[in-house]
Amino acid sequence: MIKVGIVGGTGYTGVELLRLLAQHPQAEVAVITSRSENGVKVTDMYPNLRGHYDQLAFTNPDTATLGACDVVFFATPHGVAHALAAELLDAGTRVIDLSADFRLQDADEWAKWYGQPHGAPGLLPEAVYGLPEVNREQIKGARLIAVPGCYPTAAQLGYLPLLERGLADTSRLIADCKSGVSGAGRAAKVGSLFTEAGESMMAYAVKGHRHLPEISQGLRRAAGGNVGLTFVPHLTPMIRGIHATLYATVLDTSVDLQALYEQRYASEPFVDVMPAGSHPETRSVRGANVCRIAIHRPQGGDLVVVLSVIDNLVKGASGQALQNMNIVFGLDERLGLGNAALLP
Ligand SMILES: NC(=O)C1=CN([C@@H]2O[C@H](COP(=O)(O)OP(=O)(O)OC[C@H]3O[C@@H](n4cnc5c(N)ncnc54)[C@H](OP(=O)(O)O)[C@@H]3O)[C@@H](O)[C@H]2O)C=CC1
Ligand SMILES: CC(=O)N[C@@H](CCC(=O)OP(=O)(O)O)C(=O)O
Repeated sequence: MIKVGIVGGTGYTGVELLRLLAQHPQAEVAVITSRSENGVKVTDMYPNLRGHYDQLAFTNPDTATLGACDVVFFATPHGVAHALAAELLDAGTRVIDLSADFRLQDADEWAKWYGQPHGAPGLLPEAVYGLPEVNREQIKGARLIAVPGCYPTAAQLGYLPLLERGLADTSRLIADCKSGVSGAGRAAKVGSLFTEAGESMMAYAVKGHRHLPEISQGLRRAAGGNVGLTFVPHLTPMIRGIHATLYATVLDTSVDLQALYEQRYASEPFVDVMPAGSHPETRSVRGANVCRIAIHRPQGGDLVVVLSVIDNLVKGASGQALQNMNIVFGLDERLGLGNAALLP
């Protein structure tokens, strides 16, 4: 059994990891941390997990206890993994970080977007960006994984086939993305109140969102050169889900884009290219580690619209983190990620 530690077990992504790991046949959660709920039984806070974690209680983060685990997930705000990762890696523990601490390869760029100095630039060269559809070989056996962000997962999976084949005008890409409110985390914020977000929709961070450099980094790698990306996130009145509407101008209108996408993702267990003309709904991926994609050419011209949906807490965070764990340890990457796609 793989001994798992989770730092930040009371947050939305932490409890989602618990839900998924409860069904994993080769992993057991040994340590789960929370400073505010130290000593509280996990099932007292989350009765939905009764019968799975009855002996487990939250503890304060402690590197000695965490360092005895085979793998530690960080489901924490930015900066926490910077402070603790090196010590855990020295202890021989693998680190899978759900925060953005190791996603950007450039420490100065990270500092600019996150408003604080990068806390562990020395670890960046070995951090692997955990998007299995791109980096599966590097993830195998890696010690430090940076799990992609939620918007970046939906946007990159939607754009990659076009860009890898040089089929899009990369100077003008537009990602119009909508998120459910759980994307903002569990901490109390006025903007997340039901009375504020429950029956309203708004764009935010149009001037520049911290996921812009992350998406651009991935698209640059795919395209082999610079990209001009406009990314506009929106907050929508749903709990889970990301819906990305991705626009691009195609350079060769004779290419069968449906066939291209189907071939690109044919062997990917968690990417579903839907029939041409489909409109994927966020509810079709709720609770599932799946990205559903549909390709449109509205007037049959050179404008392509790609629709890409995920559950921000699953393929956008904890499910993708677990997929990475499976790959790191040489397991079938579908373990523990089985059946939620069949929810209505
Ligand atoms: N929500 C989402 O859809 C997604 C989130 N992410 C990222 O995953 C990470 C977690 O997100 P989310 O679950 O939403 O966050 P939450 O705010 O819901 O939870 C944060 C957790 O971290 C713990 N924590 C906070 N500060 C510290 C600290 N200094 N040291 C140790 N533990 C701490 C909290 O518990 P306590 O304070 O009790 O210790 C809590 O359990 C973030 O970096 C987020 O950006 C990534 C993709 C999607
Ligand atoms: C709706 C909402 O507020 N979403 C968050 C992004 C989700 C997230 O947690 O960001 P990471 O994936 O980088 O960790 C935001 O815009 O800041």
